[in-house]
Amino acid sequence: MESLALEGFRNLRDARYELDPHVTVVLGGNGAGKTSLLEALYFLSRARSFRTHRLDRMVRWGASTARVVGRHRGERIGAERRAGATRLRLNGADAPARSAIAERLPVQVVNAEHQRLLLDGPRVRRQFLDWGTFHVEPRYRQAAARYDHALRQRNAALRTGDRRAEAAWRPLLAAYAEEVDRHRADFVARLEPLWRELSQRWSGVSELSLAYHRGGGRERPWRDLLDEAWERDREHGVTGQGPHRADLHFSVARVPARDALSRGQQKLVVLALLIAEVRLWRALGHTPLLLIDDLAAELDPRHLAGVLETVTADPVQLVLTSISRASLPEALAGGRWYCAQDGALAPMV
Ligand SMILES: Nc1ncnc2c1ncn2[C@@H]1O[C@H](COP(=O)(O)OP(=O)(O)OP(=O)(O)O)[C@@H](O)[C@H]1O
Repeated sequence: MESLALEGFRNLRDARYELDPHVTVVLGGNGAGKTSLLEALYFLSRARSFRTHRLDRMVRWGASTARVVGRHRGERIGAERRAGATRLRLNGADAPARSAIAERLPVQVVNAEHQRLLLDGPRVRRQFLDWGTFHVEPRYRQAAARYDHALRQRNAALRTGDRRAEAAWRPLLAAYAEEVDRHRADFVARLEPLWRELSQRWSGVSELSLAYHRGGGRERPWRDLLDEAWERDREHGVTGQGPHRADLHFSVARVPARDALSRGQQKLVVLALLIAEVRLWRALGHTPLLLIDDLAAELDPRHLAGVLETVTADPVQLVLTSISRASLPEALAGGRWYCAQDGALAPMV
């Protein structure tokens, strides 16, 4: 992404900033607006925030609209939040779909929250699977939407005891489950070696493994599993197995990673997953944007240097924030630097 124009976004001044094609560093004290800048870039790509579900919070207090416009590979991408609604723009017109922007500008954010991927329940890992798989296989989005629809319909039929409707939806649900499962398994199979290499290098732990659990009995057709579980599903009034119960399991010599690793190692293992995903997108021809928020607060200097050396050696566009220059390694000496203060970014020389 070449440049970013902001208007009414949190405490950030209305201004336009150039981004370095490789590394942009934003330094600033607490409350300067560093995270808000990364949030603006994320909002542009995903039409969401990584901080809040209440997107109106992004609108500057007292203003009516928050707007972010980016120039990316010769295109103009815009995202706007106003009166409870989000509007996405592409080259001067409304964007045909959210996915049209997300596809053009895959974004990855690394912040203090990223460990949740390991520690929280499976929902966050399924979200990770969904985004990752979508960027690897665009047809996945439609497959996942069809599956969700069929699941809702079948669950409604199970709840109301409508046997005919259930019998009609069951084979469809099974067919869509196969499709969703295949795309996700393919994504994880591509991601796993990239992740393993990085996580071993950074954490120093061997015997790490990452496994995709598909949400039901192994290697069996979904049709058979659904047929077998039918009585139980009828009793519970809900579909008990399927890709909606899928998960990713991290382990070290068969022990769950959350029990086997230190907190810092857990961070490195999850970080490796996020960076591996960026590498995979890149290998598939995307131009991802990597946002790293104050990683110096998360890792010790040696590990921070190791991670940033690897990340900056990749041909990926990075925007990184930090409270102080001293905590950043030499690997970042090049690139474009800004100093953030009271929501304004001043170029540093
Ligand atoms: N909608 C808003 N309008 C105006 N200011 C806001 C809005 N939302 C948050 N702020 C303020 O913006 C400031 C910048 O917050 P931000 O989280 O970007 O800072 P930061 O530089 O990342 O700080 P830290 O290093 O402490 O994480 C904060 O003082 C916050 O109170």
